[in-house]
Amino acid sequence: MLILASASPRRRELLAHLGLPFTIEAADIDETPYPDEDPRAYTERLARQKAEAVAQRYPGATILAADTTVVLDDLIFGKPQDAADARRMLQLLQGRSHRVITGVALHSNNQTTVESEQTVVTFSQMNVEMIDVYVASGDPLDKAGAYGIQGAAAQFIPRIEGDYSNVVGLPLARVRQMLHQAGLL
Ligand SMILES: Cc1cn([C@H]2C[C@H](O)[C@@H](COP(=O)(O)OP(=O)(O)OP(=O)(O)O)O2)c(=O)[nH]c1=O
Repeated sequence: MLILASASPRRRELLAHLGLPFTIEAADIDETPYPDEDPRAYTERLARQKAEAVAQRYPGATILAADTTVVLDDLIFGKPQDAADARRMLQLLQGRSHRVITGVALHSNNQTTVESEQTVVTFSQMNVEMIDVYVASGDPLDKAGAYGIQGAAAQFIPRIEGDYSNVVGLPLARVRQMLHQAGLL
C-alpha cells in the first residue's frame, strides 16, 4: 500500500488522479531553511524528511511526500505566518515572475528517491486594495507564497511556464514517472 505523507488536500486530490489506492499520514517536520540554503536543495530536503519521518512509523511501507516552495530571486517563501506576512509576500510577487519548486520524495524498498520540478509563474500588477481583498478571503494563509493558483489568485496570473499541477503542490507527470520507475504503476 502507498502512503501519501501529507496533510495537504490539494496533494490528495492530485494523487487520486493516478488511480492508485493510497492512505494518508501527515508528516510534521521543521520547515526552517538552513542559512543560505539553495531553494531546490531545500525543497528536496524537506520532501525527503517528510517521507522519512513517516517511514520511521511504517517500516517497509512505500511513501510519497512533497514540498512546494515559492522562490523570488533566491528568496524562499513558505506559508505566510499571518495576514501581514501574506500581504508582504504578495507585494513582492506582484508585477514579476517567480519560480515554484516542488520536491518529491518516493521511499520504497528502504531507498528514497528525490526529484524536483520547477514552474515559472508570472503575476500581473496588483495594488494594495487588490492584495488586501485577496488576503482577507483567507485563501493565501495555508499556501506557499501566499497564493493558490487554483483559486481567486488566477485572475492575477496571466502566464505560467511549466507544469500547472506542480504549482498546486504535486507535479503529476513527474510523480507518475517516478512511481512507474519504482514498479508501482
Ligand atoms: C503556490 C501554491 C501553493 N499551494 C499549496 C500547496 C501546498 O499545500 C502548500 C505548500 O506547503 P507545503 O509545506 O509544501 O505543504 P503542506 O504543509 O500544505 O502539506 P504537507 O507538508 O503535509 O504535504 O501550498 C497551492 O495550493 N497553490 C499554489 O498556487
